[in-house]
Amino acid sequence: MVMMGEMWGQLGSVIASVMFVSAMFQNYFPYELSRGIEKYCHKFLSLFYPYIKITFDEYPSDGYERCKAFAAIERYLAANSSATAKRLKANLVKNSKSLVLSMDDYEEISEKYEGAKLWWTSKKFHPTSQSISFYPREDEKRYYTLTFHKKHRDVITKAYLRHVLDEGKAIAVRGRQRKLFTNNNSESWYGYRKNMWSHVVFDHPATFETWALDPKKKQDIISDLLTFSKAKDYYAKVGKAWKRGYLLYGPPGTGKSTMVAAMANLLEYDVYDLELTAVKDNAELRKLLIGTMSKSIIVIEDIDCSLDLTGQRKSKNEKDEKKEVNDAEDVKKAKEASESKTSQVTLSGLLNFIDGIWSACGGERIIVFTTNHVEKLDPALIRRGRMDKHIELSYCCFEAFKVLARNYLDLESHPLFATISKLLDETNMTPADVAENLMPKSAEEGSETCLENLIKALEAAKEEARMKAVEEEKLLKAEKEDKLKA
Ligand SMILES: Nc1ncnc2c1ncn2[C@@H]1O[C@H](COP(=O)(O)OP(=O)(O)OP(=O)(O)O)[C@@H](O)[C@H]1O
Ligand SMILES: [Mg+2]
Repeated sequence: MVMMGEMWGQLGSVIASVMFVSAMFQNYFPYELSRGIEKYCHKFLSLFYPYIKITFDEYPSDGYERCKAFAAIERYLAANSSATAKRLKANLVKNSKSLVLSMDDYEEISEKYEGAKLWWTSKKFHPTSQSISFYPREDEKRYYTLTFHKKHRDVITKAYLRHVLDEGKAIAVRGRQRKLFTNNNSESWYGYRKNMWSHVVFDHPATFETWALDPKKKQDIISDLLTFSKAKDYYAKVGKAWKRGYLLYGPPGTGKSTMVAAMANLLEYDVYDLELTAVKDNAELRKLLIGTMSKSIIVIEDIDCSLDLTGQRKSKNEKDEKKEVNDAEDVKKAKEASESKTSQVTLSGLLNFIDGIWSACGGERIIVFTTNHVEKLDPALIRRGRMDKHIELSYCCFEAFKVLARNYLDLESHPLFATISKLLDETNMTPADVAENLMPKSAEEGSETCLENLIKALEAAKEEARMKAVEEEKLLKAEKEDKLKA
């Protein structure tokens, strides 16, 4: 029995070698001849040969998209072949920091899985078409073949292939470069859907460790995010699309955008920064949503300034109030919004985007709105279920300051901390301003000077607030006197 097995094994490898050589020589012999040899070998083999062969093409005959199974096998073999294959290809990936070795073309490796021996071979062929292409490798078709004894059919086709595909997918997730996308104007949406979004490598250094916030609040946010990312089965059980909405609100410079970056880094998600004013209408908005991938955060910044989403629901007085934007930051944002193209995205379009029937496509997605004025948003837009978690980011507290002091000055404690704690209780300063004051302005500035700078800035802010309050009181008093006189 063993002898028979060996004989078949030897015959198998002889014939496999003939096929391998024919594949090698197809670059030199006419294509018809080499394919002919292979065809007759196959016929001959099928009479006696107890081995099964499965082919995985890089591109399926009926599609343009690269086959996902091929890509997963490629990654699996790259990770598992470098110890056994004799000829390897080297590739630089991930910002050219790491070298990845993978099986070279026409190389063969063998592997054992639950007692079953199997062989992987990587091959390629060039179709005879003489067409001229601008893409140098476009006509090259690569494929992998998997060979194993027919007695292992079940274990290979059921368990082993599942294992290879899962492992290939996991390697992709571990090694992928995350991306930051922004939506293109619809005039450039020609051809394939890839033109809807442009991307750069997402490389933001913000993390929850460096993000300054009250530790209890921070821990609550982290566990909410981690619970969400592991809750696929739970969402399926309760019949909800696997997505979660976050509303981040608070004054400018309190860390809303920084928090989005920290969220993406924690969950290893991509970020889609959706510029609503560049979206023409609701249909475009839906297409953009379908064009996003899972494991991503879709963020709409300054939602109150993006569009007049509240128009139909608000009374005229409220609209007039809305126009009275006296905060310098608001004036800038409102101006930017009005300068951009007029968009016909409506509130109902946006509501559908968040939790309409299409929102379930893809799964594992977080939608984040940021705003400086939560009170201006339509309640329908931010009700629970749409924006599940409302997080207020406010002025810097002492706990948040300690995180910043650790980040910027490597300080855990200092005698000046007590003064700073008192001043932070008495006045409002954003984490952005605190961080700016803590940054050394020259190489000579030590941590004590930076803390003193912060104290000066806090005292100045306190004095400014006091003066403002006095002014307001004066105005009120004058108004009252005017009324009395009238
Ligand atoms: N909580 C924080 N922890 C650490 N750094 C912060 C924090 N808040 C702000 N910063 C720093 O201040 C800068 C501005 O913060 P960020 O852009 O996140 O504010 P924002 O709330 O999004 O402001 P806006 O409302 O104007 O968009 C960032 O570069 C960041 O380094
Ligand atoms: Mg921001």
